[in-house]
Amino acid sequence: MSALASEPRTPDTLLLRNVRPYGEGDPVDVLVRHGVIAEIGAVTADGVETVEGNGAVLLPGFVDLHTHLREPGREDTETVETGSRAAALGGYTAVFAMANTDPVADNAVVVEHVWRRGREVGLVDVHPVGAVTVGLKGEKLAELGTMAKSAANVRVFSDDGHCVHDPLVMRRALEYSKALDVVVAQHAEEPRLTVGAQAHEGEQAARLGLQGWPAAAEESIVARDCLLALHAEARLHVCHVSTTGTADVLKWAKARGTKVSAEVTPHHLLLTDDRLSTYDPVNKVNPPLRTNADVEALRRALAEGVIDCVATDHAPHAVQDKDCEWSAARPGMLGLQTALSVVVEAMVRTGLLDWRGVARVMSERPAEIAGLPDHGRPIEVGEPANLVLVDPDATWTVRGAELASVAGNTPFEGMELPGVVTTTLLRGRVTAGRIPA
Ligand SMILES: NC(=O)N[C@@H](CC(=O)O)C(=O)O
Ligand SMILES: [Zn+2]
Ligand SMILES: [Zn+2]
Repeated sequence: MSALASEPRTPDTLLLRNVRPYGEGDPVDVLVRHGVIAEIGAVTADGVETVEGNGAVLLPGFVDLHTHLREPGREDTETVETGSRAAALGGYTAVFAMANTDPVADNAVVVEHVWRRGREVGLVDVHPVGAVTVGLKGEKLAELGTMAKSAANVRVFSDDGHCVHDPLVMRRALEYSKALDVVVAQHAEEPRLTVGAQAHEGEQAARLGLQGWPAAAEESIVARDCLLALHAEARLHVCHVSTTGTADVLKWAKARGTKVSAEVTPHHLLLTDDRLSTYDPVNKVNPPLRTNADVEALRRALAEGVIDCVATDHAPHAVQDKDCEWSAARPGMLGLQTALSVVVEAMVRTGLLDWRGVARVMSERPAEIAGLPDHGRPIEVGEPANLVLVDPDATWTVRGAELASVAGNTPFEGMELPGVVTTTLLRGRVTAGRIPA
């Protein structure tokens, strides 16, 4: 695939020296020419711009199926530009920008704007997600076909932030999505069960006097949607899975042949509702942080492939929307720059995933689910150079103020996490890390 006209000039040739594809075997050199992997092995190339890998792990660039970039409408919290920078620094080469902007991305004009801004910035491929229903109201289907056929080539539709709760509307959306060969990503939350909900329904919420968000509000919608998708022979993607019961439903649905895929967020793999005792709204998120048993079940489900991939649900919020009383605060947390490190902490250090597994859940599966032909590809000669280098032994301390996002609402503030993204390449061009001399 050729470089876009708006991208800065890419050096024709770049050498990654001493890198370990998938963290396996002895270090090799990888020569990238015209945005494509040209050679792998002991490469002798003089006078070529070189990135010294020092034995770092080389993976396919990450793909995030669930990012909130807040443009248009809340540029005070994130823009396509700042979010793209955060994504590149996090090792991402493609992100899917959710539709709950202002105006909502429920038409060709808005999705084309987001897509064009992404191209202009050029740090990561920004794919707009189209809304399923007009204004995210859950009543009338948006013009899915027009968005799919627009210049933005929308392939994922979601009312994320809201659940498409009317079963008739969801059924129609699945039927249309099948005809268009796109995927509907559902924010699974039965609204009648979460009126006023503030925290996972359980002991902790009871102790803190916060109204509960029951696991069944998620699980009942996932079960219903799996059946709707099965009968419609359509594809369904489940956003931010957060409970043991949802993992069980997915396992059952997949065994029956349902074309369902699912994502889990880094925060649901690492954090529990224990953190709520301080009443710090940085921990407020939808779906809520659950219990330790849920965290363990989610990790297992991801390792086994019952949950297909990790998606950040990167949700920037302004200080005034977070530094307030718990019930008034908006749900959501930053994720793009911390995702890899949290996955290393929760999945690699625990022995649940090796680096091949990380490539699968952060790059290959999300690219397949969204139908991206140039991302999540094998590290082989002739493949596009969408790549990330990770120093597996280094650690870093998270500081919200130092992240590239406009907002700083990270729940990992002050935590020392393993795994540092040192270089990201988009079609052979360095989008994060030191530009080689
Ligand atoms: N996850 C969140 O808590 N918030 C998201 C919406 C969403 O993903 O449901 C947001 O847009 O802020
Ligand atoms: Zn959501
Ligand atoms: Zn979201």
